[in-house]
Amino acid sequence: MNKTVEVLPDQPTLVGRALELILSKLNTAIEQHGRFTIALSGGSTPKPLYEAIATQKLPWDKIHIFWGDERYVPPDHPDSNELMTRRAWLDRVDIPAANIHPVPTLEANPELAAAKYEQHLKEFFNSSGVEFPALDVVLLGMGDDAHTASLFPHTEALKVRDRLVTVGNKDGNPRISFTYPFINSARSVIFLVAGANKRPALAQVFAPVADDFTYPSRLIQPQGELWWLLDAAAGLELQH
Ligand SMILES: O=C(O)[C@H](O)[C@@H](O)[C@H](O)[C@H](O)COP(=O)(O)O
Repeated sequence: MNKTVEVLPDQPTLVGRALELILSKLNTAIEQHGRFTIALSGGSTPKPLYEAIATQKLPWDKIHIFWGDERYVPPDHPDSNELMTRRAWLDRVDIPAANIHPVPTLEANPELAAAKYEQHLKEFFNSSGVEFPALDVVLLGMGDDAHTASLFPHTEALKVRDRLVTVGNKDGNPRISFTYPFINSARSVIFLVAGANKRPALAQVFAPVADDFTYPSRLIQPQGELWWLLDAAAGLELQH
């Protein structure tokens, strides 16, 4: 694993750096294999990044959008990560509808939604074997409890190693989430973390020893590149 930690002075520069990094990965992916696949996170931190990506002139027909996690709500629900992303980005660019791969949250139950999304991912990546398919980029946030995607502390989702997608749980509310082994199969994993409230969790995630099930972001150890992009408020104590 190739890990890079960058601390940017404030959120606008953090967003600018994240945009630069994602565009670099996008260009490399399209040069090397003709398309770019990215899984997005929800929450508030990435929204300005999505708005910035929407201003770029890109080969949208070669770009495929997935979500690393989603709340088990309809796509028009205010809590939907898909809705936030469409409003901030996807509705503003000429990306083919077929290139947007939302979590099927209208399925009858979260388990079925997770299974269907997994099946879709396997078909898209044409992977039927034991190998986990590799997205070019998985973009992640981190909660102040050190959760990432919808992998929350001390939940059953943290034990799932033989699936691409599972059901997460936040305070009794079901979520659909990539599993940590599937996240770890990505070519690049990029954490985007801002705010002083994330500092204690980051200290535990970066500690030489701490419990992975208490601080789930510790489980993200990709075979490929791991990038931590932090603003100074979050990353103050991690600056080398
Ligand atoms: O569905 C979600 O909410 C996200 O995927 C979640 O994992 C998010 O990234 C963190 O909770 C950080 O959220 P903020 O960026 O709002 O702090």
